[in-house]
Amino acid sequence: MNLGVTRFENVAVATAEPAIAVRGLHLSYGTAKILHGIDLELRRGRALALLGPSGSGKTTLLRTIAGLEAPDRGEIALNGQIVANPQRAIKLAPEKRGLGMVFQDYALWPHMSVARNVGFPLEMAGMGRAAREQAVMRALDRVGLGAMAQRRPSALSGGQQQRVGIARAVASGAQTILFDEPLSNLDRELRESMVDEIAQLVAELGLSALYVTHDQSEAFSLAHEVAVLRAGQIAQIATPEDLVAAPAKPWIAEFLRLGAILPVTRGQAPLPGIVAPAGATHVLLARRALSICQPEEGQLRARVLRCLFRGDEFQLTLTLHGGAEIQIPSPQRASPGNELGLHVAQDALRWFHEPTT
Ligand SMILES: Nc1ncnc2c1ncn2[C@@H]1O[C@H](COP(=O)(O)OP(=O)(O)OP(=O)(O)O)[C@@H](O)[C@H]1O
Repeated sequence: MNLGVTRFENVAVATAEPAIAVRGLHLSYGTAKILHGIDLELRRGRALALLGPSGSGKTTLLRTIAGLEAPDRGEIALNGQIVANPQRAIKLAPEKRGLGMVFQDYALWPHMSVARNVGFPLEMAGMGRAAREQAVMRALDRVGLGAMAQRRPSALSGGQQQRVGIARAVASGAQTILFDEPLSNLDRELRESMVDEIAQLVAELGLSALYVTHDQSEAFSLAHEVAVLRAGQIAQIATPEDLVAAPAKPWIAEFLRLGAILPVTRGQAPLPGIVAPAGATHVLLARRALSICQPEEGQLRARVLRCLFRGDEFQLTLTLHGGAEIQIPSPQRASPGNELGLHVAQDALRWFHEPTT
């Protein structure tokens, strides 16, 4: 889909202030510390996903950036303008921050037309009718829905409803959009096609996007970079490829289901013929480091626990000697109980120097 919009990438953008800069952000609810010293940056025209388990503080961070929650300490700057800094008594109201928001399930009002859904926040902000109508039509045209302005949301497909949500977020002229788990209640197949569409739309409209999700495939498909949160702290910010190749902590590898984490005992790697680096406490036996072979040919033996047909391949759940489980794709069906060999690519092993937390 080409929406006829020039891509928002030029020299000025490359040198511009980041769309969002968060520095040393702390937030508590009563005595409960929710965010502890968050630092992150979203460059203009880029997409950053906040990924983390339930309760890690993703939504709270998003809401704090939006101005819906007030931090105890730290600073938030949008395009170089400081919008929150309690030490300096700076607190810009949410509607003055120039951000657009797309909520869970798009949060469209069913009794209003598509145009009214998009225009309602502008009406609330006091924009006059003529200017509003113009802004609404421009936003709907940008997302390719100009012809649907008078329909009710229920007369649109899921993908079109999503585009109405995005039109509403950009109608005020916002170039930075915060997405709060917009796809969390959809089934997997629909979610995958919607993720595709969001990624395309964000790129074509030249938006900067901060995207909250607990679904890693969503984060990986959408974002240039992923920030992994746990217990109110960012444990790692990296591109999806780097996260998979080099997770910073064993728990990140576990959370991303990259493979099996095996302990290194008394300097002995749990893999025959492989010497652990000095001080290593754990090794990630990543799926990408393994290939299936005959039992006598590999460095490891594994027993098939389950075999699921996934349409284009089988997914095997294997138990390794010692009890660790690992899931691995296979072009062939394998029967539960059978023994397989695993060849280990040593250069794809990831060693850790700390206990699993
Ligand atoms: N208004 C509130 N008052 C007190 N505690 C809150 C409030 N809102 C959130 N919390 C707590 O803050 C922590 C972080 O919540 P948050 O919703 O930001 O997590 P999340 O990572 O977005 O989780 P999820 O994926 O389940 O939405 C949780 O422990 C939650 O219980």
